[in-house]
Amino acid sequence: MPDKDNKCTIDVSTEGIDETGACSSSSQGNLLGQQQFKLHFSNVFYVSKQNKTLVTILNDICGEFTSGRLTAILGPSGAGKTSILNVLSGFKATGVKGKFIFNEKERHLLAFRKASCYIPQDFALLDLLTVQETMCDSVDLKLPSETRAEEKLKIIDDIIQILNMEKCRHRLVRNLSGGERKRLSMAIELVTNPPVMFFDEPTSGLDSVASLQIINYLKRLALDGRIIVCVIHQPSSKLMKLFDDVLVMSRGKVVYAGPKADMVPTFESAGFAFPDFYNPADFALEVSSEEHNERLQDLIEWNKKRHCGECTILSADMDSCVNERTKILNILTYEGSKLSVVRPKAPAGFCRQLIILTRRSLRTMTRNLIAVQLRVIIHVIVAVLVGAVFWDIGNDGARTLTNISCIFFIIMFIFFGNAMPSILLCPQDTAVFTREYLNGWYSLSAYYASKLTSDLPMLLICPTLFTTIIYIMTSQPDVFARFAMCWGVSLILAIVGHFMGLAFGSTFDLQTAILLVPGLSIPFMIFSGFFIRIHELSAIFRPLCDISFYRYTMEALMQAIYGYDRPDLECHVEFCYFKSPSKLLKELDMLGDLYGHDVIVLLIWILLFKLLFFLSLVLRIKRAQ
Ligand SMILES: Nc1ncnc2c1ncn2[C@@H]1O[C@H](COP(=O)(O)OP(=O)(O)OP(=O)(O)O)[C@@H](O)[C@H]1O
Repeated sequence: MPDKDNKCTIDVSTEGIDETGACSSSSQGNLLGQQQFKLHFSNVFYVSKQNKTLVTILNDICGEFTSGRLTAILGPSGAGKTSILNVLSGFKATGVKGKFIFNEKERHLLAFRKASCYIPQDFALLDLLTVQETMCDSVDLKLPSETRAEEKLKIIDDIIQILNMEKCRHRLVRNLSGGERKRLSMAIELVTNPPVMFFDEPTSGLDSVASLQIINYLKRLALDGRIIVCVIHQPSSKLMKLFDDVLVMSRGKVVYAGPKADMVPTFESAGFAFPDFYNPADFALEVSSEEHNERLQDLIEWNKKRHCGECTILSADMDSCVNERTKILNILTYEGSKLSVVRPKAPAGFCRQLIILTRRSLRTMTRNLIAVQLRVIIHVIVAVLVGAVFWDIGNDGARTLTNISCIFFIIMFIFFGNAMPSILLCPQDTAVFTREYLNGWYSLSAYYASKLTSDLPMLLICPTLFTTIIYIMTSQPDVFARFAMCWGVSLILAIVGHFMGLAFGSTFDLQTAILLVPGLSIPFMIFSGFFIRIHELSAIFRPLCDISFYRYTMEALMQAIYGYDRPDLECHVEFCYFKSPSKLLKELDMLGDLYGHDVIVLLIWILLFKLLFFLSLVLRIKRAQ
């Protein structure tokens, strides 16, 4: 055990400066050239608010990662492994305090995010793209726009070859095995060849052979000169052999951070007995699971002195080595280096991002049964059914009220037919957005604009088919202007439904959103003017009537069909009470040329839901950070 009172008396000879790679001239480096990287962190705290109380998740942690080495983060469940990865990678910045030094300079959060990548356990991917398409989009979004097509293809080929994914190159992501998905997530991030990579449990859910394969890939990435840090749960002895360094966590504190070879001797020197033929990872887990153990506390304190002290692991007699290393690192800092073949992320401009994202959305949409085929088919089938049920009633003065029921049904169907699919498609979409946005692939405005443009075709096709079929089959007025007015309103209503679905779907989880959208919108149907006339409502409910978008849609459709001096309807029975359209409108409190006003109110609703959708994306990013 080192001397507790002296920050700088750690015996580095046992660690070996060569073994850590700190002073060696990067014999392992090739992909990243001769460049050396080091991430040092000290006195890092991470607190989060839970039920109005602050919870300390990471408590004064210190450590260091160097390039060319594969580091495992070990510890019992809830020790803070994922949290440390989130904090070190810069994905969590709120509630974080501490010192982060990257290549001897204060870590600049945005620059560091560009130079690094974080691959979470549940790496969100778009299921309906192939491996090749996913890679192409990643290359298009992440590399500078002037990169030539052949160059991009070469990068993709190289990565696919390195990760042994040739045989599944043209397979849809949803058909990939767990191991292939993990490799694809690595492949996507390797596009920019980042010098620092963080992985959260890359082997979870994989069998021992696939796990070994993945860790072998990580080892290869480390040997290319990268810092590779990965959280791993109970690695086998065989897996453990591949790691160079370990960081052991216990209840938000670091018990040990350093070369793997020194972990067991360090624990032994603190008084923990290492059983014969035991897996060092299991030993680390047992040591870090100890509760209120003084020896464990000693280890934590020792690690702090080792890494949080000014001279960290380097002793005074290594001064010349330190100076030499500092010189090298100062010359080769990530941002300034021209020597490195690291391909820094250079997101495309707004227009290019918009084109790539729209193309990707349209591609996934056309392959999505719910989004396209089923939605169109259902709209057509229901339209034909409604047309058959309400056949030829449009000009029948004796069946005016039945025609109004038909109009109300159209409103309900168009609204829910567009709101519900938008909610259902939200979870995967927004998970991918959050990951890609936080990795700096594109701007929020580009994603937002792409959502507006890529969904337009469906918002155009479905209401158009639905309205046209019903309009013709039910013999509504044979006047093009009236048809155009009905079509316009149904289009606007579809967009209202779509944005309400997106706003709620991206703010809440799927179940809550599915309950909230009908739960909040159905009550407003009462105020549409269909069930109860507006003048019959008590004054308390009038404001609700004023904000009900169903009311404005109903009113606009009634105006389109019965307003604007439509002549009397045909009457084939003795007496038709609502033979006169103006009498009908008067009865329903919908008299006057209200169409333009109704459309304006509906457009305001669209703007409101669009704004809510935008805010929900901002909120999502804030929450993720
Ligand atoms: N945002 C948060 N608010 C409150 N507590 C949190 C938050 N995030 C994590 N924690 C708590 O901090 C502790 C560490 O969580 P973390 O997910 O980092 O653990 P872990 O070591 O990765 O666990 P596992 O191995 O089970 O995934 C846990 O007790 C967790 O409940």
